Amino acid sequence: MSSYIRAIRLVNFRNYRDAAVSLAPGLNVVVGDNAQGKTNLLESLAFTATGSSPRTPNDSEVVRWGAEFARTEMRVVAGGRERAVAVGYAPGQKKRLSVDGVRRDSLARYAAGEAGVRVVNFFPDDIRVVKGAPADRREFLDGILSSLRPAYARAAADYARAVQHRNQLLRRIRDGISSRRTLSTWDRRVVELGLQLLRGREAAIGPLGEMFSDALRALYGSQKAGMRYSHSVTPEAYAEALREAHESDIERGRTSVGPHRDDFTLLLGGVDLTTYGSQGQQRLATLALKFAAREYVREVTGEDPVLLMDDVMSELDERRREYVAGYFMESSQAVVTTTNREYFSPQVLKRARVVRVAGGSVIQEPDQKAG
Ligand SMILES: Nc1ncnc2c1ncn2[C@@H]1O[C@H](COP(=O)(O)OP(=O)(O)OP(=O)(O)O)[C@@H](O)[C@H]1O
Repeated sequence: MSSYIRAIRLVNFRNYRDAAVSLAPGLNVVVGDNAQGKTNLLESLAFTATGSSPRTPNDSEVVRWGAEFARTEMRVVAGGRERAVAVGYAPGQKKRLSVDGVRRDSLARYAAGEAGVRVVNFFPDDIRVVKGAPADRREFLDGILSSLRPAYARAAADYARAVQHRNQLLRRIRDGISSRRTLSTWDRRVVELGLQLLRGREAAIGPLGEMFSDALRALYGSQKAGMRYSHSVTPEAYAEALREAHESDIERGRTSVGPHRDDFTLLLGGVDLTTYGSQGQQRLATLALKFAAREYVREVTGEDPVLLMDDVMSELDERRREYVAGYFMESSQAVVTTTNREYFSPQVLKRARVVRVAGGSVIQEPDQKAG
């Protein structure tokens, strides 16, 4: 059986002072009115599993207002045994990650599975992956690859830094402060790291596109969907293109080719969903992308990641809600928030764990399922 989260404790996390939640394998439904802490609870599960919030790059936002630190503790069942993982954060200090009481120093390694469980999140705002800018799509792709390989996460971070350095140098050359002497050194560094990203993305895009197509067909209908990577430059032409771009890059003060300028297109029936998709199609495509991410993680690791799904039911019609509820029940573990428990049928609720959230407090409902 794949790993799952058995329980989490939140101390000074967002609007939770000190709360504990116990979760079951299969479907967990988090019910509550608006602004009670449902999304915060999902965020805390991702924060503890990966060491970072999927909602903000600024860790101090998760610390409860007026508190000096935030801490989350999670019990994960992985490979038949239980492990205790914890994340602690106090503004101004290094984040503390631990597994079974032992400190972990590498966030990239922690995020790529040291906690014993991987997660795939869906937040309503994720529609920007379909609708938004190329950077949103690159972040989605890089997020999946980083969760699978710490080496990819490190290459992505090093690449971003190398491009920043190169851009600084380009501006200094333009302003007559630096000579061109070191530009080729930075070109080599940028290409070496950029190729790692291109190769990682290229290997993923094929299978991910197939999975996206299958997921969208199940959610939307029979039209063929697809995913196409658009290069600003191919790996073969990369080094040469960067050299050729020297003059214009110096003029603009930024690096014009490389994986930080790439994108991927999402197609439905041959039409670009970013430009022409209806709101409903874009929403379903966002969900299909998340389902594809889950399949891909499962294929690569052999383990089903935990699905953390925020308010996914409210946008769906009844037929699709039924399909999605079935999908969650079949997964190793899904935690799904809703303001309205009636989005789930009584039969589904009978087989689910229901957790009620009100004002940063948690009320566990007794399980209805036998045993
Ligand atoms: N750092 C923080 N400290 C204290 N409270 C916070 C912090 N960050 C957010 N909150 C508050 O937590 C409350 C609950 O937020 P959350 O997003 O979890 O609501 P929700 O139950 O998902 O609601 P909705 O159904 O409206 O999406 C909000 O009122 C928000 O202002």
